[in-house]
Amino acid sequence: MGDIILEARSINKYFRDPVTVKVLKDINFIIKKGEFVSVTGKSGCGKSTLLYILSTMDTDYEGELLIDEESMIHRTEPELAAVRNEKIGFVFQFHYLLNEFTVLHNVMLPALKLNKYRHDEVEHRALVRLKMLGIEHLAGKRANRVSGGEKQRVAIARALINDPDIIMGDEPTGNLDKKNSEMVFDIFKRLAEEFDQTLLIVTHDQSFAEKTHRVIEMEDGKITKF
Ligand SMILES: Nc1ncnc2c1ncn2[C@@H]1O[C@H](COP(=O)(O)OP(=O)(O)OP(=O)(O)O)[C@@H](O)[C@H]1O
Repeated sequence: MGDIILEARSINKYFRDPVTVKVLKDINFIIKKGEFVSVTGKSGCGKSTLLYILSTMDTDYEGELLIDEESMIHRTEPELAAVRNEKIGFVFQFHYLLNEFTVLHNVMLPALKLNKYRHDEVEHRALVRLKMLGIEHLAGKRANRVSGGEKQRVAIARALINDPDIIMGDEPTGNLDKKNSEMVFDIFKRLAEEFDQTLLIVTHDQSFAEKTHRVIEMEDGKITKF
């Protein structure tokens, strides 16, 4: 074993608004280290709801979630926040960068929060990641002064700053044109193949999904293909 990064065990989720609706139905799967996995399915099938649970942000569900072989059950919110900051890198459809801060500072923030590295080490780590993504020259620019595709690369650098066990993406190419979508896909692929980075990406972009290593298909709250 030792190489299972994420495991969902019999996860069920209900929304009670105003009647009870079961939106996730017996979700079971494993993600191994280095896998590049996409989750696809029609609008409303439960992808975002599932990602919210897998990222530990929603704790109101039945079943069990394990990250790095540790159960997330019975954890306090500060404990879960620490797991998120240390073990999970997030890339969303909208980048959520702090516009008034520089690109470099935005990338540094999750590492400053972690309180594990000296300030100069954090800066070095951020610059290494910006360089890896080909945007080192943007380090000193304010985040609102860079293009949409560049912003998403900054968001990826930020997601990588704490060497996460897994990167989770919620429609990370949803707001980009074709060229930038392909660029983001190529970055993810390189992270998986060259750096053994584990990635779990929710997308309704079929051309993106079919190029990942494995596709998890959802239909009406259930996994139909693993
Ligand atoms: N807070 C909520 N209360 C009640 N029902 C909800 C709530 N959030 C989502 N739902 C319902 O749960 C189901 C799954 O929604 P979810 O957003 O997970 O789907 P999705 O596959 O991510 O869709 P999309 O691709 O459009 O983002 C949908 O039927 C949705 O209407």
